Amino acid sequence: MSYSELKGLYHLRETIGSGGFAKVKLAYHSLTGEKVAIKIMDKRSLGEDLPRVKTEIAAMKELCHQHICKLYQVIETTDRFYMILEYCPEGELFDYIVAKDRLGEDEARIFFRQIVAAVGYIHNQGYAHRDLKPENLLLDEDQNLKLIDFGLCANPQGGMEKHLFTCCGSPAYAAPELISGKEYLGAEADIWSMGILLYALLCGYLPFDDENIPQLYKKIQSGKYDTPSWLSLESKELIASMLQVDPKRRITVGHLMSHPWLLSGYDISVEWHSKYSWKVDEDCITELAVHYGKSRSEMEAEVTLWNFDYLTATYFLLLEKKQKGRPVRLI
Ligand SMILES: CN(C)C[C@H]1CC[C@H](N2C(=O)N(C)Cc3cnc4ccc(-c5cc(Cl)c(O)c(Cl)c5)nc4c32)CC1
Repeated sequence: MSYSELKGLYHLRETIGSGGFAKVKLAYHSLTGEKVAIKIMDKRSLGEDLPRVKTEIAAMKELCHQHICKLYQVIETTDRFYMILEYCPEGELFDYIVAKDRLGEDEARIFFRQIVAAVGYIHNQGYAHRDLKPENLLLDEDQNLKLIDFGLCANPQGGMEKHLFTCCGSPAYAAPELISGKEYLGAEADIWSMGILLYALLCGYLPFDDENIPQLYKKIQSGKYDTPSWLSLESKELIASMLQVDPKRRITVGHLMSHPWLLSGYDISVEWHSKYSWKVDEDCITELAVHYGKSRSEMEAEVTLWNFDYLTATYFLLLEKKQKGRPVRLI
């Protein structure tokens, strides 16, 4: 494959994964040398999944947070979509849990605080993810979690109709109201999935599981699950507050942030605000202005268009370099 649209902008390397209708390749951003992940989708093979891609791109342009995989650039051609994304070298949280069998409460708490921060931010922005599961949480080089795959997310303000469950991912994380096809609130369904997630982190297996899907649905709708002996009383209470069959009795992400189990050892509630500000970084603007031979005010005006073009990618990757203590320099 030529991928000629990327020539000169990114140096393509090996395929690092594939997710359904997409191929994900490692690449280097040519102006900063920083690694990126490029999600490549062929329009012809997308078929009815095309709206999912547009949903994901639109959502990721709005969502800018330290625990959400950063979208740097979008390239659309007649045949393909390319999404240039933040690289997460340590792969999926799912594989991390499998490798360790299950996590201790302290380690699970570190991860769960990050998940609550990401979901709190998304809900505050008026979105719901609707496909929260360990396969959609990646680890960066500092073992921080990055949420991915916004193809099923809803933006209720955008008038997204009730989502038919059948086209979603794994049913094991789906809330009872989603399964029974009732009208539901995405935010409430996300809290249920987070309950399943926390259970999986602490136990290493799922609270509701069955090869037979109708059987699985019955178990989910019963809301009955076993709690192994190693779970502390507080973690059992927290999981129970999320795995409430009645969505109106379910804890909200706001209350999650100051739940005793999440506070233990921290004494500060979850810091969910984005560390990114839409105010541009002066050093990055200066370096860009020098490189492109423009005035700083011209450069700032162009960057703040946030076109998610090569300039947007270069700005964010320069900012990454600065935040990692590397020189704010373009090659
Ligand atoms: C099974 N899944 C639903 C897809 C799988 C695809 C490969 C990916 N990956 C890997 O599997 N590594 C082993 C390396 C890796 C490194 N950095 C990545 C950065 C971003 C993404 C990514 C992938 C998709 Cl499908 C997205 O929608 C978004 Cl927003 C982001 N995937 C990455 C990724 C993990 C997930």
